[in-house]
Amino acid sequence: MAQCGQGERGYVVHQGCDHIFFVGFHGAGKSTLARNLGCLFHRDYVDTDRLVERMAGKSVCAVFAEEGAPALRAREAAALRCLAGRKSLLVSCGGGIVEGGESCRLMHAMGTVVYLDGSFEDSLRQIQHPEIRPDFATLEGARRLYRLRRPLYEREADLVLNIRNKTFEQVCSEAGQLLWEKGLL
Ligand SMILES: Nc1ncnc2c1ncn2[C@@H]1O[C@H](COP(=O)(O)OP(=O)(O)OP(=O)(O)O)[C@@H](O)[C@H]1O
Ligand SMILES: O=C(O)C1=C[C@@H](O)[C@@H](O)[C@H](O)C1
Ligand SMILES: [Mg+2]
Repeated sequence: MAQCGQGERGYVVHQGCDHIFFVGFHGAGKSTLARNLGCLFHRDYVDTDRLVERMAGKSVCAVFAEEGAPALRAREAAALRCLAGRKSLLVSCGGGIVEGGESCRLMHAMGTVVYLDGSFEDSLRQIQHPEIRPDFATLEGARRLYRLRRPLYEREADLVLNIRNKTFEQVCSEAGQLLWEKGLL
């Protein structure tokens, strides 16, 4: 994780890479939170799904369908490597990123991993375009994936934010406060 120190003008200066990575299940609100916090704290935000798409020249769904899950994991790691030279990014991650060992290693080397811990039912309600999601072909499959992934998110998380029964605004202000208190924003 990035080292922190007191700058000459009294504000926190992060040495090295100090990105914040938001992980969690589909539809948890990772992109919304990264975007909202970015606007509030004047930080750039990026989304790994969009980076993968730009680098691959096709949608993540097409990558998944044509190349398979291991290729998507490799493309996510390649996208993360591109962030190493940048500072203070808020990064919303693809829901499956914690299945990639290399991606997990890179996220920890480049900053702090924050898990948005929400319920399966909320994710299901909030997910956009479930019909084109590779893992949402059946409800049972999606539930199985949620159960499989939860321990992976927990294992990789430096910080956990319980987002159950919270509005956008609550999630944003609680995340902002937590990250501010930890000297990460
Ligand atoms: N706390 C919340 N309460 C209600 N709706 C929310 C909340 N957070 C996000 N949403 C809505 O849920 C949908 C999914 O949010 P978002 O795209 O940020 O999730 P995500 O975790 O990035 O999903 P994905 O895994 O698909 O990238 C959006 O329509 C967003 O407006
Ligand atoms: O859970 C997954 O493996 C995925 C999550 C999404 O963010 C996308 O990266 C894609 O739909 C695959
Ligand atoms: Mg997203």
